Amino acid sequence: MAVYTQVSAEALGGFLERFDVGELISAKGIAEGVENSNYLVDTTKSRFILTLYEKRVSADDLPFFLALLDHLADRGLPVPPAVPDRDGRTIHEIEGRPACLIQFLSGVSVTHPRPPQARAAGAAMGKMHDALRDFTPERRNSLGPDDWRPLFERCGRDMDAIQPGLYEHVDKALDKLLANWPPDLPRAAIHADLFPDNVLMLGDRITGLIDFYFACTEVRAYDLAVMHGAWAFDATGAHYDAMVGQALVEGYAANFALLPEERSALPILAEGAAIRFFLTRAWDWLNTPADALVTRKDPLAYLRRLDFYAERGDALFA
Ligand SMILES: Nc1ncnc2c1ncn2[C@@H]1O[C@H](COP(=O)(O)OP(=O)(O)O)[C@@H](O)[C@H]1O
Ligand SMILES: N[C@@H](CCOP(=O)(O)O)C(=O)O
Repeated sequence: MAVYTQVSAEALGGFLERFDVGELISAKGIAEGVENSNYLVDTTKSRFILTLYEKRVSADDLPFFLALLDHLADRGLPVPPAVPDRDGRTIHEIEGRPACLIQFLSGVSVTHPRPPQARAAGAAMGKMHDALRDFTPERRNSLGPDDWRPLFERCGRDMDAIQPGLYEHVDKALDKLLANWPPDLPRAAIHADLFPDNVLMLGDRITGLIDFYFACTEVRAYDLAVMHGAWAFDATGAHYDAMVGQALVEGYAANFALLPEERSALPILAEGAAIRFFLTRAWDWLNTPADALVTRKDPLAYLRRLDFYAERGDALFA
């Protein structure tokens, strides 16, 4: 469960008075997610998500994320913009944390995506990339290739407590990856974390793309590589579903031109995406307090993806 900060009824009531959203009916902490505190808030007028920004989200980056959401919403993408208060302000503070009131979107996230759902999700990313062609604000990827080795070193030899020999294994993989990282693919604003839990669906239809709080300016095809790793494997990372992987890339390419050089770089980009999520999960595994109300995610599930892409990546995206 991810509720890092408890919001009192008094603080929430006072907060909502700034908005024209009706009277508070109820507020419940949301179990899903690991980065921020989220509450489902019902008022006499509507339903909202209250997000308090916690671990890796800097308040300084919120204007970028909210501008991105507005840009996509203006172009008809199913994303949830922040709700402005009576003075037009969207960024607030509650219980000492930066916070936004976000539009609620219907739908559920799938746990075991089927190929038609993966196709729809890939298509949604293609449409999103198309809509972001003229989005000009920039944000450095704080979890990009330049940050992987420093984060790895911060985890240090403690990594071997997760699995013996892990430090050496990842050290070698990082060396290989950074030496082969493609230098000059097209860059753009990307989501950077479009996992199944960040896509809301009803049946095979996409109803929401959420959680843009890792969005950044990065190699555009890296976004598709992140998505491939997140969608086309089971939760353990041990089983790859080729039909899902293929449907995802086809859905994307049907909506946004995937350049030949981007397609041929997908194996190494997918290795990079696997190491990025391995590293944040490993860090969280080693540093989450025992009493935190959050379910830690297994880093080894991303080590298995990393090894899979290193062995078989070249055959996957042809
Ligand atoms: N705009 C929204 N509409 C509906 N549900 C949402 C919305 N934003 C978040 N949620 C729900 O809250 C959960 C956690 O949100 P998320 O942004 O993924 O949190 P975190 O940033 O902590 O990972 C999601 O899995 C979803 O169930
Ligand atoms: N998707 C990441 C963790 C980030 O959590 P999210 O709930 O914000 O997507 C992972 O699985 O490691």
